[in-house]
Amino acid sequence: MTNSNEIFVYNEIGKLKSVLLHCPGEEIENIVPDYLRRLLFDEIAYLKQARKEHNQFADLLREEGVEVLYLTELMAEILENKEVRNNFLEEFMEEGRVGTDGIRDAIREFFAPMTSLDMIRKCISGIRTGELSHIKPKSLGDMVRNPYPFYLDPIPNLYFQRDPFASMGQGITLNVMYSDTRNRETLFAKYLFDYHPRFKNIERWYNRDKSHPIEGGDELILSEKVVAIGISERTDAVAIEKVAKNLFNSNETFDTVLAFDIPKTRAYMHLDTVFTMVDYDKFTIYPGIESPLDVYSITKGKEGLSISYEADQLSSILKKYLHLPAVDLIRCGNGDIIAAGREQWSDGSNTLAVSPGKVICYDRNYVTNEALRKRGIEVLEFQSYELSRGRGGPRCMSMPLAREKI
Ligand SMILES: NC(=O)NCCC[C@H](N)C(=O)O
Repeated sequence: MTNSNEIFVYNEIGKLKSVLLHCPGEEIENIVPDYLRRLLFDEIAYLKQARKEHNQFADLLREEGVEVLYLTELMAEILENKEVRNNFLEEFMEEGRVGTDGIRDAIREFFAPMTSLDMIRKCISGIRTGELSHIKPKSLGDMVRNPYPFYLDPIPNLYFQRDPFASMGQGITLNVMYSDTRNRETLFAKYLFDYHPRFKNIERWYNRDKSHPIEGGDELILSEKVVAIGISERTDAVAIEKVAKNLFNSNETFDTVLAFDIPKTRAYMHLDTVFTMVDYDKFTIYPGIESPLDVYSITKGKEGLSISYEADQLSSILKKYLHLPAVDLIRCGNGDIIAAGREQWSDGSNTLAVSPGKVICYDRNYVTNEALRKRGIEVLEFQSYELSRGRGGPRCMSMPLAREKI
């Protein structure tokens, strides 16, 4: 059943076959101090080094036999169709809040001679006001002075491909993002799944027209039966219930959603910043979320969903639902309170498994990486000076499209 034309993800650790990435581009050079926090960055990143690191990441994946696809290339293929290209641009401007007729016309003209690939890259990088010189004023908004430096905002978080949509079984959740700055990212996913021949007819367990946010970093596929979803700063309980209902009413194998109620703070914005699966029975965890950690199990009830509070320790809950005799929780920073805080901040718990017991990690989190190795996990590392400034790690930067079943 592992047909490379489909979404096929039934676990977190099975041999990774195909993954979607976005290598950071000029959008990173449109992050300015005044808008840093709104753009969900903590610092200004150095693009050249960030791209070098991202290429190391992609090379590691290829060396593991993973097919690496780039969002920009898939989108460029879609935009070769003129009608789709026009519709995309209109929707993109609408959602990018380009409200005035004069600027809209100027943007249409600006993009007209561009190749599809250049156009999509520019949509991501944003348009500075200095780049459009011939705006014919057509409405009040075209005439008033506006010191804001962009006609179209950059989308600098797009290299965190984990979040705007998430593969689940043979379908996806097409997500609603918590923050305004990331919502246009889901428009790319919408076009990808509406128009790319490789992804036709993929089921959607959630859609971007909904009102409650859910982000892919909160969605973990623990087994072909069990999905874990974080109730977090970014993901609302209402969205989790909708995903659960849709999954249970489909032909999918999943029968349980475990909802992990994690602290609502920037440092732990998604479940995968504090908890990832690295082997059949091994997990990374940031000790700061362990107690108390409220976990709710959601299953199919006689009428609607059946929801229960799981009154046990996390390790017992995982043993019970994954049918394991024991589980090993490997603590970020090897459990040292200072190292754990420092390394979680730079995504020490955010591992990407390429096969059972083999993960990709940032090199800077050496205490956690050593702890993983001591527990028998093979750790592949790459540089992480700049990519980590966006507050996401290897799992956040990758969206698996297909994994082997385990
Ligand atoms: N799955 C993840 O944890 N993704 C990291 C997203 C980082 C990004 N700067 C954000 O705040 O959304």
